[in-house]
Amino acid sequence: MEEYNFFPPADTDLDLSFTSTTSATTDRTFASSSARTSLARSSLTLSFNERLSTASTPTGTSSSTLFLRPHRTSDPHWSAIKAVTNLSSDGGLHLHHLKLLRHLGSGNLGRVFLCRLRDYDHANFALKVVDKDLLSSKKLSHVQMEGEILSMLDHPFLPTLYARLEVSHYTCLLIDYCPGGDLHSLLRKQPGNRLPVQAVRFFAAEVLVALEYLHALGIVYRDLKPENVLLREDGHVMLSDFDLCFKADVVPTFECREGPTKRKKRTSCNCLSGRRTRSPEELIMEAEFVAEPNSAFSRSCVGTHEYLAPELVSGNGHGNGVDWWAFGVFIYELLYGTTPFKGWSKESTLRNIASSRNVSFPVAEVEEEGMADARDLIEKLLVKDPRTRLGCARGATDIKRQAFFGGIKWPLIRTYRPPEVRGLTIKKGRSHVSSSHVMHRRRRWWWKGLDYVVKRNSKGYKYNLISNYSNGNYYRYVNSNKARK
Ligand SMILES: Nc1ncnc2c1ncn2[C@@H]1O[C@H](COP(=O)(O)OP(=O)(O)OP(=O)(O)O)[C@@H](O)[C@H]1O
Repeated sequence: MEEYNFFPPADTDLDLSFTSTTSATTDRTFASSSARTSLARSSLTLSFNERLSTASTPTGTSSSTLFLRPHRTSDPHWSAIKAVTNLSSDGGLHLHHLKLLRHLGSGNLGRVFLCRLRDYDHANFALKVVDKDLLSSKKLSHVQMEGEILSMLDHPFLPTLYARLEVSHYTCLLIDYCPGGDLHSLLRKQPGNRLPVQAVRFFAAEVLVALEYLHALGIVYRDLKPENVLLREDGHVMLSDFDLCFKADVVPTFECREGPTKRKKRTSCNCLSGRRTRSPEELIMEAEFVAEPNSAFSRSCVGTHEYLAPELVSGNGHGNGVDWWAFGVFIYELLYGTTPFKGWSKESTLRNIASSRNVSFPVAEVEEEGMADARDLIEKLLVKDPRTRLGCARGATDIKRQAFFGGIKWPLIRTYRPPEVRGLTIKKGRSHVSSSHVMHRRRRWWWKGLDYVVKRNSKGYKYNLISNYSNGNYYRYVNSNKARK
């Protein structure tokens, strides 16, 4: 429960000074040794005003500690930050540049606020504020880990760390704001607390791509659950909460796998020698990029009990496989509204996970299309032995190939339209609408031209990529793909 002594109206330009009591937001996450003991109503006073932030920012962010990201340089958030820091006397971003609007929530480590840059009303951010004086050394190491991981990320489904501010005994992380809430809340708004298969496929695919990226960096996430999947303004996902991650080495490899065997011969175009015929052997093996931290190893038992993998429960050490197990639980929860090994108590849940009992599914009289594929994927992910669990050896590469994700054009996933589900409002900011609208129109003309050329040059070929990309619509894509089967 939050109690504010003072909280200014959201749209005023006042400095914010308030006292709040933090409390646990959910009982799902725990660290093995310290089960949220310090969370019980720890009183915290923050004074975010000119005086404090300028007088006590010896380590305040300077321009060199802003986390510039190549993919985001044209993002309006960056433009706003650059404009502010250009005017700043020392070229840095300080707390007095930020206007706190409201409290978004509290977690294990600190509290999160919605904020804006003063004079830049279109750029909203989330500010995670951690009071280091209130944390144990173990939790401080989690804060450290979260900052470190965030500073490595540059991906559309992961938060961008715009700045890290060290002010007095506070660490403040400025990241993307997600106005859509989290997937857990969205799930609770659905009939039966479950999402339609198409929506699950969309969210699971985006989470998979985010996990793939984390694993390629050697990061094992360890806290996948719907609560940590936030929804951006455009309806796409953003994984949050990186304090339980651990880092390991990853050695990217090109691995060979069997390619299409049906086509015995195919004519391909070689720039130097013109047309040539590929031999059947060439078609059989395909090189695939795999970057999975499959030698990662940790002994610390962290996570959310319903999402813990058996090897985590047994405490004998675990690796990257815990994320793929959690991914199976995640898909199950989105489809069935509950987790697969949930018992009457935390202990019985953990016993169910550790037992030899395999995952079972509720029986439905009428089954939605795609449920059989979903069950097949879940069964392969919820294999108790990590050595034979899907994803553990070759990561997302193997998971993407499962029938449940059939038809998804992975490189285009960012352009898919999010599902229309109850409670998911997709806001379009003015700047976003205008620029994307223009881009969309330009792209449509471009694709139409290309579509015409391809149609002329290849008889009987299906043009689904082009026609569906121009729509940017995942559902149209999936449906036309089904029609082809
Ligand atoms: N970028 C964001 N945009 C919008 N809301 C956010 C953002 N980051 C966090 N929140 C909300 O703020 C609350 C606290 O988040 P925080 O990450 O500190 O803790 P948490 O998710 O509860 O996890 P934990 O306690 O395991 O650290 C959550 O309810 C979350 O939904």
